[in-house]
Amino acid sequence: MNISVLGAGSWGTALAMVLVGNGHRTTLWARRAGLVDEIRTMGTNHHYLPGVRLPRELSATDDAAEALSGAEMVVYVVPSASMAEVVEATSRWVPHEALLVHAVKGFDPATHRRMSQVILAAHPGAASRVCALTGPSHAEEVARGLPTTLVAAAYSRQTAERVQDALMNATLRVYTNPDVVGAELGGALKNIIALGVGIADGLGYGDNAKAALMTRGLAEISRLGRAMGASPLTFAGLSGVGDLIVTCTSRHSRNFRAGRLLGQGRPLPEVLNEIGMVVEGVTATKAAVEIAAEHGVEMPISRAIYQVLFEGKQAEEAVEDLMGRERGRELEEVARDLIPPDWQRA
Ligand SMILES: NC(=O)C1=CN([C@@H]2O[C@H](COP(=O)(O)OP(=O)(O)OC[C@H]3O[C@@H](n4cnc5c(N)ncnc54)[C@H](O)[C@@H]3O)[C@@H](O)[C@H]2O)C=CC1
Ligand SMILES: O=C(CO)COP(=O)(O)O
Repeated sequence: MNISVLGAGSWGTALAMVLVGNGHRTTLWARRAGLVDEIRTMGTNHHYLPGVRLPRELSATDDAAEALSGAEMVVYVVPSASMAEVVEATSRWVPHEALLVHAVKGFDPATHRRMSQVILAAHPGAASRVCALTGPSHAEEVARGLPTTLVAAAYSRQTAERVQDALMNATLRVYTNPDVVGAELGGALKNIIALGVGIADGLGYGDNAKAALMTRGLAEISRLGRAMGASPLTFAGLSGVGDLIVTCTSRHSRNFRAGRLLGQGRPLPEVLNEIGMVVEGVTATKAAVEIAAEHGVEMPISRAIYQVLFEGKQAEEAVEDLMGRERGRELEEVARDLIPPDWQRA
């Protein structure tokens, strides 16, 4: 297959390596000519994937028209805040029948659109060719061929299976899923919880607090997901709890690391500068709080992280507030019919 990967950060580069390794003619588009030079002459992408050697067969260009010429599959891998700009700026060069895959975890900050919706806004009528590629997958490990699983979520089974075929190999196992909304929400919202788990770590809290944040975080992700039409079961899968686990526990996670620095008392601009790559949870927190309000859904953990990030609230105080909330009922909020009659409230 001819494949064009748009975005040469850590994940775009790692995915391009997989596609080349699977025998596809793959072109990686980078915005900066300097990075294209480095990839062509040195065979590295030092800033985003230090210590990794790129395959010789990988083509790189800073010319989007050239990258997209003859593409049968386009893979968008830029930060969510840049997606609308990149999708719109490149749309005229995208061949008519190309599959439109994205591997981006976030929302458009201005419109709150999910990433497949951003693609469809520039490519109306292409819903059957759109696919969200998501799941627990740090680029640093995929680039080294360590065993990984992904999810290809698409409205069309054929599209999901074509993406699955393009990526599957001995160390990368791809599952299909028809629930595009759930898969996209799981990927975007877990970054917020990873920030929270990082903050807890930076504050010196223990493993109990982290487990609580992950579990109750998944509960609020699922609550919003259901209100937005996702299947609750998707959140129990790789793009839900799977990605939540890896992002909240991996040393590679930019969101977890950013959270830890925040928990240690460092200001947000300094933290983002130190990480030096996209920290999607920051923009996702803002979007999620606004989307939750639009749907009338409670997301107390995301709201607390919002207050720490954007309203100057001390992290300890945010934790005290979370612990002091009204008493909760774990099962009742998920399914009332699981509750014995003598537990039911009037
Ligand atoms: N790094 C990882 O392990 C994984 C990342 N992702 C997702 O992939 C998406 C991209 O993340 P990374 O590659 O990790 O980010 P990164 O920070 O490593 O790289 C982002 C790349 O996008 C480029 N970029 C930014 N704005 C652009 C624009 N307007 N036009 C063209 N290029 C632009 C940057 O120059 C950089 O090369 C994010 O949504 C992230 O959540 C998903 C799974 C794994
Ligand atoms: O989505 C990811 C892993 O699946 C990457 O997470 P970070 O952006 O926190 O590094």
